[in-house]
Amino acid sequence: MKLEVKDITKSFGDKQVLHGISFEVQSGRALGLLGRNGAGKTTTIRILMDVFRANSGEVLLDGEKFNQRKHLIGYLPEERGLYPKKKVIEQMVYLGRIRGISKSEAVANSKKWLKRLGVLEYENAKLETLSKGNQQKVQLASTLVCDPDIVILDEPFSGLDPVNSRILQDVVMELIGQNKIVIFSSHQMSYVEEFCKDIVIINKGDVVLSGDLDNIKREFGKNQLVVSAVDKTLDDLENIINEHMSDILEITGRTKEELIIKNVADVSRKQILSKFISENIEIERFETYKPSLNDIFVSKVGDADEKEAAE
Ligand SMILES: Nc1ncnc2c1ncn2[C@@H]1O[C@H](COP(=O)(O)OP(=O)(O)OP(=O)(O)O)[C@@H](O)[C@H]1O
Repeated sequence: MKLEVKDITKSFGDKQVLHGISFEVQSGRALGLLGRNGAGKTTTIRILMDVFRANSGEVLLDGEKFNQRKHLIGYLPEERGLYPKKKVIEQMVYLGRIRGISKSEAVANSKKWLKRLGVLEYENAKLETLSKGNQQKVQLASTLVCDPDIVILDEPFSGLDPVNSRILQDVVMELIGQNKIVIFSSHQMSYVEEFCKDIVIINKGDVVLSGDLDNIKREFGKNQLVVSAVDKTLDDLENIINEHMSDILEITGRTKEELIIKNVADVSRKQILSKFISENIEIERFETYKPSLNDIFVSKVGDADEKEAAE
């Protein structure tokens, strides 16, 4: 299956918040939907879910107009929507029923997912009596109660400790392995890197980057190296490069322990190394720059002044 979002625009009053968003999600390849606060992720998801109507553009499933009522969709919204005073199993069965599965199937699925997420013992408890993390797991179990083909998870890891995060990671991997369409929105880049083959980064209502994450990383790291010296601070190394090597190298950033440099003259690595040696620099690290998703995200959507403030 392929879900396509095509040129979606959306305004609230005279404020346009989506300026023509396009991306696609393939089943079995989770998509990470990323962006800073207020970028337009939730609005995009709500349009996908038919909670909001777009001003223009369309959503297609396998080339046909996507009819949300004809498909089983599991949506874990950012603002969790269960009733605090109701018993866990009662509301899960209710949710399963309104999504079209039989009562017996809803009971069996509820128990299956509560067990899988380690919260079956609370099936008859009122939701509000559970800890925050356990409530979160019940929310996720409720999202999956109808065994959906399309799963949309908005910040699913918030409030979970590392052990519970691991359980949830296994569940997400399982859903992807079952060839479901999975859209995963999170500010926690390490999880996105773990699950998502594709990403889309939205900034102020526009897509600023999308595609296969491995390719994006390769492209982003192209012609870039990380370097450090045994006997020089990063500031010293930066000065030497700027003063004596700027014809071939440009400094593009730094990590905690290395400078990130770009080979701007397309010279060989051997030539770069010789240049360092001729400048009397004893190299400690000299290797291909492998950007993290976090590096890519900050470079795409971090404002220059904020980046400076963070340094
Ligand atoms: N119902 C609404 N009425 C008016 N403005 C809205 C409405 N919903 C969202 N917006 C505005 O649309 C913009 C995008 O919001 P949205 O919730 O989609 O961002 P987001 O990327 O999900 O952010 P976050 O990461 O903080 O959840 C924001 O400026 C927000 O104030």
